[in-house]
Amino acid sequence: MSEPILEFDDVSIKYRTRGGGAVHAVNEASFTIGEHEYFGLVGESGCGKSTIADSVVGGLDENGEVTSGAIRFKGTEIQDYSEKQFNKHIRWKEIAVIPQSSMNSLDPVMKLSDQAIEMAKYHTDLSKREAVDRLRELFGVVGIPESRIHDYPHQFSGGMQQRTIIAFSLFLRPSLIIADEPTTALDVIMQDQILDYINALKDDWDVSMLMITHDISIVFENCDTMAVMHGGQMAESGSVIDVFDRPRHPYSILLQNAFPDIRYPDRELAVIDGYPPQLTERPDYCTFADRCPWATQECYEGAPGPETVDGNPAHRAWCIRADEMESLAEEHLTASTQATNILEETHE
Ligand SMILES: Nc1ncnc2c1ncn2[C@@H]1O[C@H](COP(=O)(O)OP(=O)(O)OP(=O)(O)O)[C@@H](O)[C@H]1O
Repeated sequence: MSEPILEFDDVSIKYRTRGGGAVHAVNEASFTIGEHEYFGLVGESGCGKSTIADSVVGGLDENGEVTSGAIRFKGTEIQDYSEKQFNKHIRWKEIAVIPQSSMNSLDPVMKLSDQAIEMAKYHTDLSKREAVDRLRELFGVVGIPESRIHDYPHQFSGGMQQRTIIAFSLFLRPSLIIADEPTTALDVIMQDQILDYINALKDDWDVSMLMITHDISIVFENCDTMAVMHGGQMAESGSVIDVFDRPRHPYSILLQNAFPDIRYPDRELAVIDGYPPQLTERPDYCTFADRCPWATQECYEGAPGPETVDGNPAHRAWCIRADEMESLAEEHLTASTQATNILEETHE
């Protein structure tokens, strides 16, 4: 693997709630994103994806905190950074965020060229002219006519606003971009277009991507590596091909019928019967156990650690029965031949 850009090392994050309680949103999560790597994080609603994204840029809600583990960016631990340190060293400059809706990051009553000047003033020693020139160049990257740099955000359609955000995300030449459900608010045609622009950055910009989505086909089509999460815990991580072709966590296996298929491009994660537990206590058990057909008593007796799959250290499943899964879930796994074929077709 290339040099790590972002490492999550056994990270737990909780939110304090009124009355002294807590939500243990992320528990002992580990994954690594390498240089130039596009990494997809998928999982059902509420499993902790946005909490992970927020923690990387110091954007956790006031009541949230990283309680254990280390978040390393280019080898430096950042989990205890203050707001000021995140602003000075990390946000935009090193890690830029493409949010769900551009309205969260563009000032609707300020010309885009002025917003570029502001950004440059705060983070760089570029002159006003250089800042505007840089925005002009970046508008070219995302296919917006340069003449529009003096417009206000409200003069743009939703898709153009999202492209503008991509342009701004590149403004300070960050090493990592976090795209948190970047296309959810857009119609299908716009979604494809935005993903094409995000994908094109791979070739021309020296950038890694953390793409957060509930839509597994987006990961399939755009990412190199991925992790699946459920109920605040990791389920499985590895290359996209490994996780799709040789899933070894029961949750990934049961999601097989939701594997992306070029014939059904909009298909989302399958709904699996039952509900994830309320994480008001730190879970010292597998949070998928209640919904898992292969759960045993042991699954309730400790949170699962990562198991290496087929001797490949880059492919891990957080399941105590991972090495038995191929035979236990044989009937579900036979369908994976189809997934392999589809993967080959689309990656040709
Ligand atoms: N400020 C907060 N205070 C208390 N609980 C919170 C807070 N923010 C998030 N949570 C809880 O933390 C858990 C993880 O939420 P998070 O938003 O990270 O999940 P997610 O996977 O991104 O979900 P979605 O796809 O719906 O955005 C959920 O149970 C959520 O209700």
